[in-house]
Amino acid sequence: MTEPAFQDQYPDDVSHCFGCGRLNDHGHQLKSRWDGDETVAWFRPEPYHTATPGFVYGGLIASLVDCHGTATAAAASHRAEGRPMGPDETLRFVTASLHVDFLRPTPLGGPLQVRGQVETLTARKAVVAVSVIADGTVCARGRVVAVRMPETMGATAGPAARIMEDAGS
Ligand SMILES: CCCCCCCCCCCC(=O)SCCNC(=O)CCNC(=O)[C@H](O)C(C)(C)COP(=O)(O)OP(=O)(O)OC[C@H]1O[C@@H](n2cnc3c(N)ncnc32)[C@H](O)[C@@H]1OP(=O)(O)O
Repeated sequence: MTEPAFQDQYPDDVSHCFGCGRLNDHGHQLKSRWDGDETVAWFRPEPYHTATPGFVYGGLIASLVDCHGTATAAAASHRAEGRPMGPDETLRFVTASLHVDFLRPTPLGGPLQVRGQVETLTARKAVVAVSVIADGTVCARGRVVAVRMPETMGATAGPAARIMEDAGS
C-alpha cells in the first residue's frame, strides 16, 4: 500500500498552502513521499502553466521546489526525532530561502519528477536540495532553507485566523 503523502498528514490549520495544501481547491496539492533516503513527488503541469508554448512556467517550477523542500524538511525532522507524522504532532517548517537554477527549458506535456535530498538538518533548520526532472533530464535544481514555523504564522495567530474565517475555511 502506498504511504500517505507528507502533506496529507499535515494538520488542517496548515493545509491551505497554495503549493501543497490538501484543503486548497485552487492549489497544486503537491504530494511528497519518501523514496529511500530521498523524497519524491510527481506533478503534471497543465497547458495553462505555460511559459512559452511547449514549456513550463518557471514560477510553477519554483513553487514545486518550495513545497517539496519544506515537506522534505518536515518529514526528515520527524524521521530524525523518531516521531511519526500525524495531525496531532507535526513539526512545521516554512521557507526562509528559495533558490532555483533553471538549467534548461522544461517541456510541458508529461509528468515532472521532483526529488529532494536533505543536505543538513538541525532541530530548527533544514537545507534541502531539490531537482526537477522531465523524462529523465534534470531541468532545474533548487535549494530550500526551511526553518521551523514561527508562532506568528500559525492559523491561530490573529490575522491568519481572520483570513481563513473570511475564506470560509
Ligand atoms: C508540517 C507542517 C507544515 C507547515 C507548513 C505548511 C505550509 C508549507 C509552506 C510552503 C512554503 C512557504 O511558502 S512558507 C511562506 C514563505 N515563507 C515565509 O513567509 C517565512 C517568513 N520568514 C520568517 O518568518 C522568518 O524569517 C523565519 C522563520 C524563516 C526565520 O526566522 P528568524 O527569526 O530569522 O530565524 P533565525 O533564528 O534568524 O534563523 C534560523 C536559522 O535559519 C537561517 N536563516 C534564516 N533566514 C535565512 C535566509 N533567508 N537564508 C538562509 N538562512 C536563513 C539562520 O541563519 C539560522 O541558521 P542557523 O544559525 O540555525 O544555522
